[in-house]
Amino acid sequence: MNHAMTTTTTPAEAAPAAEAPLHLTTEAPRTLSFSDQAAFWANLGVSLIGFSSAAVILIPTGYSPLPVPASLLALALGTVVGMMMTALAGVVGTRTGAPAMAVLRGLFGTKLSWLPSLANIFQLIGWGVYEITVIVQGVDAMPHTHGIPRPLVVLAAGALCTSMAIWPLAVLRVLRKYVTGAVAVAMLYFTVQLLRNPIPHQTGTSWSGFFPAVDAALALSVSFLPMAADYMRHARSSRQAGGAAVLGYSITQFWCYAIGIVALLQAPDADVFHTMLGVTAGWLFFLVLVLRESDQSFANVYSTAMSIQNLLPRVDRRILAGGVGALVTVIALFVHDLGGFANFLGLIGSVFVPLAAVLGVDYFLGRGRQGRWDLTERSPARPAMLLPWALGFVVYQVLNPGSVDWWAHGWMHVQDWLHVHPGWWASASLYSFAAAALATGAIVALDRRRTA
Ligand SMILES: O=c1cc[nH]c(=O)[nH]1
Repeated sequence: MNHAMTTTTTPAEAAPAAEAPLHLTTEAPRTLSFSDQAAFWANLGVSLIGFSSAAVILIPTGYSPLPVPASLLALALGTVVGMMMTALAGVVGTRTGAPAMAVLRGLFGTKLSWLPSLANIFQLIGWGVYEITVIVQGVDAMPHTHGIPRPLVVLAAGALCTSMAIWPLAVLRVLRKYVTGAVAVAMLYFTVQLLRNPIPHQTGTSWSGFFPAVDAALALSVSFLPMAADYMRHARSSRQAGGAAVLGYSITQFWCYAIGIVALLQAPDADVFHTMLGVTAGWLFFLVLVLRESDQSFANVYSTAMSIQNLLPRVDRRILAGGVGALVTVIALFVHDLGGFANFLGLIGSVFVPLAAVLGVDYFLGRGRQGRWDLTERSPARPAMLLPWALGFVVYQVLNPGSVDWWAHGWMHVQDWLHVHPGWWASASLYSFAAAALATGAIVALDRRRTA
């Protein structure tokens, strides 16, 4: 297999405090332990977004509320399966040593890998802006910081996440040593405080929205797919990297959304931040969660820089991260609206779920397994691999077109034309993954026959 993106440091030489290489052409140091990675993923799984958007799991758009056991089951299933897809893509980074978008050179060829890289740059800038806006909302909700001018908070959050993106591996070590414990204590505190109050009896529930809820939870886990390898390439073994990601992230995402679901049931009309801040000394533990939101912002900025490096391999990643951080901060100064989150999730799921399938099948069963993946700058185009990805996207959209009117109506015509009308059985994620995996399997089989 040709992994010749690399030229200098070898894993054996890397000092424990080594930083991520500055250029794409330098080999990644393998310094992250299981606990570094589990702590990082556990931090990504906790999010203020999780508390405030638990409704996408409890009351899937267009469906009746789920009974609590159904929503918890959907949450667990979607979280774990989505994270397994993310880990599958990340592990390819561990094995090849390449960041997430450079991995796609093996699948699509270098020039074609620019297509998902550009899409990823776009969506990660979106996430970066979103996360800064979430931090601003968190700060604004707290009594002691309410009233600080918004631009000041945006600039502080932007400066923090940009600085973190300059020293990514050092940040991961700091998260493990100092942040994860504090976050766990805060989560435990809110869990105990909320559960001291009764959970009201639900009425008008139904399981009909079970799979759309699975899709929503899965889409959140899988939203980290296009950045996983940026961190997992620094792991010492694939098993360790995959295990740390699935375990760390699944536990905390489940926990975080479960707290959000309880808060929503107890005060359906209240802002969940205010419910949390309403408990004794809630502001102190809430502050911990607001500060830790910066790790998601940092990951978005760093991974955007790494995606740009797939296009500009010789530009110092610190310059790229500085530019991306500044851009995200400036946009966040003007963006206030966080609406459309559920639809954004659907779009993300429909793009990345089939991509995980195509990548996994081709790497583990196809050309990757045969040692024929080429990650160099001259890696030839493989346009055929776009087909199973596109098929998976279509299957997802047919089964779960979201609720943006013009877009959903278009897909409803396709549903009529195909005589496919999604019911309770329709998990867009699982069918999309299966369709893309089977189609890739067919291409792999044809390729083998041709080259035999
Ligand atoms: O900030 C976030 C949150 C979810 N997924 C991302 O890629 N970024």
